[in-house]
Parts: sequence; structure tokens; C-alpha cells
Amino acid sequence: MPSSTPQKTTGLHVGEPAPGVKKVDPIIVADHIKRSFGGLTAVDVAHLEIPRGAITALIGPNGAGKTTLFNLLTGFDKPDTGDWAFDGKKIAGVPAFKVARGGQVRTFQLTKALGLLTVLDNMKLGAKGQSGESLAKALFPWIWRKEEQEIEARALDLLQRFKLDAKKDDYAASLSGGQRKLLEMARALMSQPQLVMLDEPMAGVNPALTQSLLDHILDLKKEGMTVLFVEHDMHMVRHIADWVVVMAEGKVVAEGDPHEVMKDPAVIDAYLGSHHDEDLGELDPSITEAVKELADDDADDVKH
Ligand SMILES: Nc1ncnc2c1ncn2[C@@H]1O[C@H](COP(=O)(O)OP(=O)(O)OP(=O)(O)O)[C@@H](O)[C@H]1O
Repeated sequence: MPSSTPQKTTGLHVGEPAPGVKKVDPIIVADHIKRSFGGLTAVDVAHLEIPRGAITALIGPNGAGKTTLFNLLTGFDKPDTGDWAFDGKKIAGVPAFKVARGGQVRTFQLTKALGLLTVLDNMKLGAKGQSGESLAKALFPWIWRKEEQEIEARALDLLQRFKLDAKKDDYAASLSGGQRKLLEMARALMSQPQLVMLDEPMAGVNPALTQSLLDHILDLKKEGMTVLFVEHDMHMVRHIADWVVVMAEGKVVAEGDPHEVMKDPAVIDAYLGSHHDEDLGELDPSITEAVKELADDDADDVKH
């Protein structure tokens, strides 16, 4: 965990924190998003606003619908119903590559770095606005070369920042899990996004790289970007999130400041679910761990 206490952004919402609460300056505004798989409703979100320029954590027990909501908001999946706007523009139904070009990028729970491409080539693939096979490229190759040079320079800059520059010519497959997470984040930044969405950035990351990943996420906010991340690690959520959205069974069941929202009975309920009357000792360790961490706010404050 980072040694210093990050500067939290407050005053993000209007009125009492509750599911669907209005934000002072939302970057995403979503309404009536539904996605079912067969008979199962994976996502059923009535209204959700994500605050701009802040770090928002999306938490909830396994199967709550977090990744499905991520997939929908980034155009990797299509909803049954729903409408949402990014930065004031309606983007429901817009395909993923266009969403990314518009300034909203994401990383995946399982990293998607292309193993048989070098680290540098992976970075170049993350750049937006490449002329591709356009007529302009065919007619004016020097324009294309200049763009290539700029992309490469930006890639090298970012690789240096993420301490991956020494690996630029290595295949992505040779990186450790944590380094691949860093590469994914660095690659996401190639398109100079406004909103960075991270799906479980800490999962599978060796503790030696945890600090570095957290610092990079905090840096994104310092540079004016908005961050939305899914995470099971409550310590991380409390430490870096300015705002927390809690999902359970497809719905948003609570929203608020990370220290306050963890005390909300609806959040404990979401994690205990149907296990409410069972002895904690008999539950799946992942549930007991989450509930313990939710209740562990004071201990966490002392630690940091
Ligand atoms: N492609 C799919 N086909 C069928 N069911 C799916 C599909 N994707 C998700 N689901 C189901 O939708 C529900 C929500 O899944 P989702 O992965 O969004 O949850 P999650 O909150 O991200 O969970 P986790 O924390 O375990 O990643 C789950 O019950 C899951 O089994």
C-alpha cells in the first residue's frame, strides 16, 4: 500500500448519497440499462452517474454484474435496453473501438496483451486516430511516417514512466502478470483518454508491483483523467477511491464515500446475501474475507 495518504476528491454528489444519486459533474450518465443472459438478469441499473475527475470504485460480490456493466459501457456488449452518455454524447450501441476513440478506454480482468507482439508493438496498437489504410496514407506517405514517429515517441515515453522501457523489444508473453497489467494500463493511455476503466487492476499482481500500480492510478487522477475501477480488494478501494458504487444481483444497491458506504447495511447484506442466517465460519472464505474487510475500516485507518 502507498506510504502517503492520497488526496481524496470530495463534494462529488448532490444530495444524500443513495443509489443513482446525481453528481455535480458526471462524465457518464446511464439510464435503465438491462442485460439478461437467458433467464438471468446480469445488469438492471435504473440510473447511474460517474463523477468526472475522480476515482470511482465499482464493488460487489461475485456475479453482481460489474464486468457486464463494464462491457456494456465500453461497447464490448449490447444491452437489452438502456441509454447512456459519455461526456454529454449518447454512446449506447456504439462499438468498442469508437468508444475508445471517443476517450473512454478500459483494461480487462484477464490481460489482453498480445503475447506474440513486442511490448512496443502492443503500445502502438493502443494509439488512436491512426490513419490506417486510408487514401490519405496512400497519397501522402510522409504524413503517415510523421504520425508513426509521434506514436513511437509517445509509446517510449509511457513505457519509461511505467518502467517497462527495458522490455520494449521483448514479447509481451515474457512479462510477469503484474508487468502485463502495467502494460495494459500504459497501452490504454496511448489513446489519451478522458476516462480509464480498470477491471480488477490488482488481481494477480505481485505485492512488489502493487505500490507502483496504485501510484499510477493516482497519477491518472492528478493528470485530470477520470478512473472507474472494479476491485475486490477493499483496502485498495478505501485507500484510493473517492467514490464507491456497490452492485448486487445486477442493481446498484449503495453509493457513497468509501468510508461511509462500507458501513451501509445494504452493502453488508449484498455480500452476505442469502447467507445472512448462517454462521460466518461456515461461509465461503471469499465472502467472509470481504465482510471482514468491509467491517475493518478503523483498523485500516490506523494502518495508513
Ligand atoms: N456471456 C455470459 N453468458 C451467460 N451468463 C453470463 C455471461 N456473462 C456474465 N454472465 C452472468 O451474469 C452475471 C454477472 O456476471 P459478471 O461477470 O458481470 O459479474 P461480476 O460482478 O463482474 O463478477 P466477478 O466479481 O466474479 O467478476 C453472473 O451470474 C454471470 O454468470
